[in-house]
Amino acid sequence: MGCGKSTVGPVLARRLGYGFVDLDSDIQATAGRTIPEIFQLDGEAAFRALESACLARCAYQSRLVLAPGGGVVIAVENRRLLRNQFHVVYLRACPATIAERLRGEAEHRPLLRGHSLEERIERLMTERAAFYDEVASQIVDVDGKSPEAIAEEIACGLKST
Ligand SMILES: Nc1ncnc2c1ncn2[C@@H]1O[C@H](COP(=O)(O)OP(=O)(O)OP(=O)(O)O)[C@@H](O)[C@H]1O
Ligand SMILES: O=C(O)C1=C[C@@H](O)[C@@H](O)[C@H](O)C1
Ligand SMILES: [Mg+2]
Repeated sequence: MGCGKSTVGPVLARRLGYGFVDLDSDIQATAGRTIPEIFQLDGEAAFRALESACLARCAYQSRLVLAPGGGVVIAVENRRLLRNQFHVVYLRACPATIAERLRGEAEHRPLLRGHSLEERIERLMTERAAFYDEVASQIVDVDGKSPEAIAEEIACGLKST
C-alpha cells in the first residue's frame, strides 16, 4: 500500500505502449461506490470478492500493465492468477517512506484509519511479506527513486525474462 503502483503503472504502460488498468478504479467503477464506501457499507469481505472478480477479468488480457491494491495478494486464488498470468513486480519500500507518502492520504485507505500510521503499515507489510515474495517475478527497491527510474528498472527486468 502506497509503494507507488498507481503512480509508476501509467509511466511504465506509456513506455511499453501497453494499456493500463488501476484495479482500485476498476473496483470503484464496478461497484458504483468509492473504496471507503464499500468497506463501510458492505465490509472488507465484499471488497475482497469484488477485487478478485475484477482481477480475474484482467488476467487474460495481453499488453496490459495492472496496478492492483496491496491487499490483492491475500486471497489464494488471486496469488495463483498473479503467478500464472503476470510478470509481477514487487515495489518494495520501507515503512517510513510509505508513512511519509500516505500521511495526507490515509483517509482514502480504510485499513490505515484510526491507527498509528507507521505501526499499521509495518504490521500490514509483515503480514503480507511472504505473499509478496510468493508472487513476485521481480523485486524493485523504490526508496528515493523517481517513478521514471522505477519504470526503467522494471522495463529492463521485463527484457531479461
Ligand atoms: N517514486 C515515488 N516518489 C515519490 N512519491 C511517490 C512515488 N511513487 C508514488 N508516490 C506518491 O506516494 C503516494 C502513494 O502512491 P500510489 O497511490 O501510487 O501507491 P499504490 O502503491 O498505488 O497504493 P495502493 O496499494 O494503496 O493502491 C502518492 O501520493 C504518490 O504521488
Ligand atoms: O492494501 C490494501 O489492502 C488496500 C489497498 C488499497 O489500494 C485498496 O485496494 C484498499 O484500500 C485495500
Ligand atoms: Mg494504487
